[in-house]
Amino acid sequence: MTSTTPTPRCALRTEGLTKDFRGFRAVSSVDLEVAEGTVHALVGPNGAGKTTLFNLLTGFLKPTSGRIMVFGDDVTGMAPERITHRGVARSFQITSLFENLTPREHVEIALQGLTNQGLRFWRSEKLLGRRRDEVDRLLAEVGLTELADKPTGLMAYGQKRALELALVLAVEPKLLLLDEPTAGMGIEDVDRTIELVRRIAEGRTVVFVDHNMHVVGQLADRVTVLQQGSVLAEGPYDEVRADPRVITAYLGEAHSA
Ligand SMILES: Nc1ncnc2c1ncn2[C@@H]1O[C@H](COP(=O)(O)OP(=O)(O)OP(=O)(O)O)[C@@H](O)[C@H]1O
Repeated sequence: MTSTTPTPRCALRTEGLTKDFRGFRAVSSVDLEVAEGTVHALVGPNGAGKTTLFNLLTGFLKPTSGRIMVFGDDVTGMAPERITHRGVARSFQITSLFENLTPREHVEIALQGLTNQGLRFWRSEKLLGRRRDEVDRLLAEVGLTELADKPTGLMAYGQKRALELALVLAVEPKLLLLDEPTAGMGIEDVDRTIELVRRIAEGRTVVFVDHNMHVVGQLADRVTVLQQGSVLAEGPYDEVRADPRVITAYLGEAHSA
């Protein structure tokens, strides 16, 4: 049997990825495959190993064993900055913004950090103009144009999370790792964030962790369910949520309240 459909490139692939903390196996032989241009959700009960997996993928933790491939290149054991240079960026669960700075200033600082031009006073007007355009583009992408020059401390929680996404996008990631993008949000912010993630996923690959199954169902092309560090199930959302093992391990628990 022959097929003419080209196989999509793998943006991310792990093989037997394992992480032990002093004898405790937090991530256990995880084989993950995320096709380029797709949105992939990682779900699982508390302590399943999702954050540890993100830390391994971004170089914040070194694996005990196994391999990590990003766009076909082996990045296993690389430092976080080197992985970032390969187009991988990550958002965190916890907000880490400066209340007195404006969204524009946050994005300017993020862009300056990238180019190491921060303290040079002789930058040309042309460069500064290009930088201003880039800041405007990033703020527009996350819907913060109107709030660009207001102190961040005055913004609503959902708007702060949107600004964090702009900071992640500043590194021009090809692969975006989002750690609980809707954590702590009310329903309106959740729906707005779903739209935002959908928009920024265009032309990029997104892997996200979220406990909210509505968000997972709306966004994810495929879902991986982790339990006690291992992959329990993997597939399209409807398939995974109907899997009796998943219902018992996770969805049952989440929906039993
Ligand atoms: N630095 C560490 N040292 C020892 N154990 C750790 C460390 N980091 C995580 N663990 C353990 O590894 C397991 C997986 O934790 P992890 O934070 O990755 O889970 P998670 O799926 O992200 O959970 P949550 O949904 O609560 O964020 C947990 O049992 C946790 O206690």
